[in-house]
Amino acid sequence: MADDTSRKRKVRGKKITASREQKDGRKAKKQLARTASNAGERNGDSPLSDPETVVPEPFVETDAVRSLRDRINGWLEADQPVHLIGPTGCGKTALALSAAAERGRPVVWLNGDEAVDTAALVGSHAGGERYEENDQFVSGVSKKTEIVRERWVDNPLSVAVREGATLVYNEFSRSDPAAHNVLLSVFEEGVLERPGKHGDDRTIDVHPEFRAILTSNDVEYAGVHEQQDALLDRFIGVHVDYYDDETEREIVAAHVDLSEDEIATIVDTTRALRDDLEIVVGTRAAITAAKGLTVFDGNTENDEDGKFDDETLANVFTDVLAPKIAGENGGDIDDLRSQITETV
Ligand SMILES: Nc1ncnc2c1ncn2[C@@H]1O[C@H](COP(=O)(O)OP(=O)(O)OP(=O)(O)O)[C@@H](O)[C@H]1O
Repeated sequence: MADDTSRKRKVRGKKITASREQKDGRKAKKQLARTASNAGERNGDSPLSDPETVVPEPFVETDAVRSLRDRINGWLEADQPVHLIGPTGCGKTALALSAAAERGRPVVWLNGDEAVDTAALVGSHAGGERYEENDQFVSGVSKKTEIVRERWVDNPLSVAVREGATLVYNEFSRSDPAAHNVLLSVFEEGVLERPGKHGDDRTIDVHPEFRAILTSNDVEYAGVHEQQDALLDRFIGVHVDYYDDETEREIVAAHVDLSEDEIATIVDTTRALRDDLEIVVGTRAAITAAKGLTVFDGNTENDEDGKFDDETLANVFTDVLAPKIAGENGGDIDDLRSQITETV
């Protein structure tokens, strides 16, 4: 019988553990990212998650959100992988997870980065596995033989195609395009080949319920790694942008405890800055600014008309957006502050 270590399996991902109790979607996302970077560190985990546990909390559903999600799920139903492309912080990840959950199949999460190679997708050998065979064929004679066998560990793509899961591959375009060669035969021929694995089970037949949703930042998509055309050709591309102001207000309101007027001021400012500034001002920036304003606007609680002091508003947005400027010289931040003050 296999000894104890042989039963432990190492996998690159682990379960998505975001729970309903988590107040902030960002927390869930961070946790998901950690999940992927925990590659191979944990034993006995499967990267499969229950669909009910993957949607970040809070998650707001407006007509705009539902319509996009229906579009994604429609294409998945038509057995087409979907590539969500859009600016930073517009809600791609939350949307992808919500669409994945909607399918009701297990979800496998994968985070793209430079370190993702073919082995990280499909699996690899993970050292030897020791067996002891007790041969008592001849009565009264006991012969023990130790056998060492190479242990193979499947990674998220292998698990997802075998189990018919929905693969959510976040920041897909950050990974090296060469790692994605294995995806071609998955989508084209319904077969996953596991290079490095020998014998009959070198390939896995893709489960009929396997689907994939990929997300990419629109700037990185064009700029970081050019993914091969043959692969991109097989995806449906859904370009997403920032939501309408009503939806953005509802999203921000779901994350912080502020009045309707205050939320409206924050979202209006965010949208004006989005138009005026050259840097990306996402919905995440609006949520972060709202969180800051609950602390820095001293009058928030007694403020009858729900107006923030302009200077506080400008300061908070400057801090929120400051990481986006290179900051090569002090002038950049001053420029940013004065542009924001002007808009406010
Ligand atoms: N429908 C929604 N309901 C509630 N919060 C949402 C919703 N959509 C997005 N958010 C929030 O907006 C922020 C940005 O969303 P998300 O992380 O999904 O964007 P993204 O486009 O994937 O960003 P990035 O490109 O940086 O990965 C997060 O804090 C997320 O919780």
